[in-house]
Amino acid sequence: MRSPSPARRERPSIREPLQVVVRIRPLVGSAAESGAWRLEQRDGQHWVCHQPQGEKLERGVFPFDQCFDGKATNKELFDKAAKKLVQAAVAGSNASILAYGQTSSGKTHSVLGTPYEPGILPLAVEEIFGFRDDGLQVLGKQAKLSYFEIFNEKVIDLLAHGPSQATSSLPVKEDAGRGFYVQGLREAPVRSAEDVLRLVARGEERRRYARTRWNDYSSRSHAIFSLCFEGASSAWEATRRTKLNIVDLAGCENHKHEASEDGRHINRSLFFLGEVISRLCKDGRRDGLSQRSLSDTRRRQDSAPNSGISTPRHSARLRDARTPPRREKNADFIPYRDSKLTRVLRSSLGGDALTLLLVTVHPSPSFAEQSLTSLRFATKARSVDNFIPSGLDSARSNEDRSFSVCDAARIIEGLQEKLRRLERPKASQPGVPDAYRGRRSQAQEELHEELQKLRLELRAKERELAAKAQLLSERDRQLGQLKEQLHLATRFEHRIDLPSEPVSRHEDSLQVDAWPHDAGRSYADQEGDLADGRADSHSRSLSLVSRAEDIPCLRSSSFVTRQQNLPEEGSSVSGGETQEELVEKLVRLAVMQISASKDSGTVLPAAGPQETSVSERWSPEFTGPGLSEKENSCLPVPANPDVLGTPRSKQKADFRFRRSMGCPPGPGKDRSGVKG
Ligand SMILES: Nc1ncnc2c1ncn2[C@@H]1O[C@H](COP(=O)(O)OP(=O)(O)OP(=O)(O)O)[C@@H](O)[C@H]1O
Repeated sequence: MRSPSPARRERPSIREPLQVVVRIRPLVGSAAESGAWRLEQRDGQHWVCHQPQGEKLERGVFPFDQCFDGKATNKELFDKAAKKLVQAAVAGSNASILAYGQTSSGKTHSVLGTPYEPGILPLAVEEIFGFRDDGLQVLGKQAKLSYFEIFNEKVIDLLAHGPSQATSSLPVKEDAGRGFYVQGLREAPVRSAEDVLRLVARGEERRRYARTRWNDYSSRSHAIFSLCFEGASSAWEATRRTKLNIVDLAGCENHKHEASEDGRHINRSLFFLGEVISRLCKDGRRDGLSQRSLSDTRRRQDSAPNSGISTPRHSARLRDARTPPRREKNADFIPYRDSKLTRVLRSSLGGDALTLLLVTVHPSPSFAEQSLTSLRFATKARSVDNFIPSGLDSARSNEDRSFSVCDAARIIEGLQEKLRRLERPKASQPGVPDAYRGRRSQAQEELHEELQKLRLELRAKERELAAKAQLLSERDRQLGQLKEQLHLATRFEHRIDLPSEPVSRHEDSLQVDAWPHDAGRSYADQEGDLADGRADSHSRSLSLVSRAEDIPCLRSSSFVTRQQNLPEEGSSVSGGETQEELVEKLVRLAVMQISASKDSGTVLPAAGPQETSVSERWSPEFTGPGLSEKENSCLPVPANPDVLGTPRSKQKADFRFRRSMGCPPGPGKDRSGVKG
């Protein structure tokens, strides 16, 4: 007789209660000042709830499997509570991790985490694929990902192609083989952690979050992440699909009058979830047996001789459930059909999946009522049993066992590879991609815009700066030209007026006073100053230079610069002249140039690259009261070439003209010592 196909072979189940862990989020900011609720472990599985003031809460002892306080990290939570379910899912069981709690209590933080502290989902993906592109293939498995949300009682595919599919509601159907399933849901094949997290990030962008009074990023929908594994090479596994579900439930909002429409839908679906749990946990049974008869069964089995079963701690509870529960017959008693959430979670609640219920609690006293509701819900859920198909060994034929050896070999190979990768330096491992883009996208958008704005401002400032720098260099150039002009003009004047014999300080001052600029002070005053030593030679030099202002071509800011650049009193320039001597030369040359300009109608040439440089003009040759040959060559050439050879009568006329204008004697004056 032909044996039934492995797929159809009915396997016994083992009873597995829901694992319930509680996580209390930390309080931050001003909320921390008002104190926090605290859970203190009393014994193995009981926690005592303390109010912020420290006193115990009446009827505040709750049984949980584990409890995590505000200091616990996501990694710790994953390692201690969720990891074994993930491993079981890869090994061939259905597994579900549900995050339940009031709004802002840290469900999404625990499931998705942050880029700095990955949550259960990215850690599970990392665990499954082990940083290897072909991690699952090594185990002979393929994986498919679906990600959807239930928003206002509509099932929306978060991975759907195209905008119309992304918004249309999908129906939840039921058939005998698959149970409840979402029709038309996209199942994307994934080969690596990177694939999965990229798709999750895309789904997160579509998922609905909104700012509420309690949370800036409050989930407005229940999000269900589902990774389906299919055996590839084993005849037994080929017919078996197992699923890992990770569910981030929306937070209940107990402020009914403030709740929005989606808030009301959230509360409604959570109410039905509570109803299902309540029905499932009634007497801890849903298969027709009372709690008492279950205990009796246990006792009978425990005392039965030759039971032949080794006993891990919880196996006593599991052994009595070797008979498959009569689910179909009793399913009517459980109101799964009342909401889409309870339909899609059917296998996790009293079904065939290993289930972990993570209950998150906000420890602020202002959330006390909701916290207590959550803790009571957790207590109730803990007495719900699921029924897991029992281990492969008892279910398989000899033929299947040979596959089991192959499986074991593949698993070992996979684990060895994973070990090798972990032993390699961290730098060579690709980082876990950012799965939180959707959730944080709004904040990132704002930062991005801010950055763009700052960049534009920076560019405008750079342009402004460049324009100013250009203007400055143009001004520098003009200043240089004016300096050159001043330099040239003053030497020209010097050539005319310097006496052949050394000039006394007195004579010098007289000559100074001949300038109209000193109209405010009498000669006698100035002479007196000099005789009394009240005006030192340096201030006299400055006074001389200031006369240059009276020369129109020198009346510019370059004059000031010139003054500032004057050498210190008594110091000599490169040619060995004192500053005083140089200043005298400057002024005289300027006057001489003016008179030459008047005579010839020429204008002073602008300093240019073809002209003698300033340093050249202050050369050691320029030591005497007269001008050197070189100096002569630097003087501007008058338009009339006969100007230096002017007849005596013309020179006299010039001389008279200068006198009448109050200028020092012109080039025709013989005592200048300059040859005409
Ligand atoms: N364990 C924790 N450590 C640090 N911060 C936390 C923790 N739990 C929650 N938070 C912070 O609290 C805020 C609310 O958390 P989260 O959004 O996860 O709450 P939620 O329960 O998902 O709320 P909702 O149901 O409204 O979506 C977030 O800013 C989150 O970063």
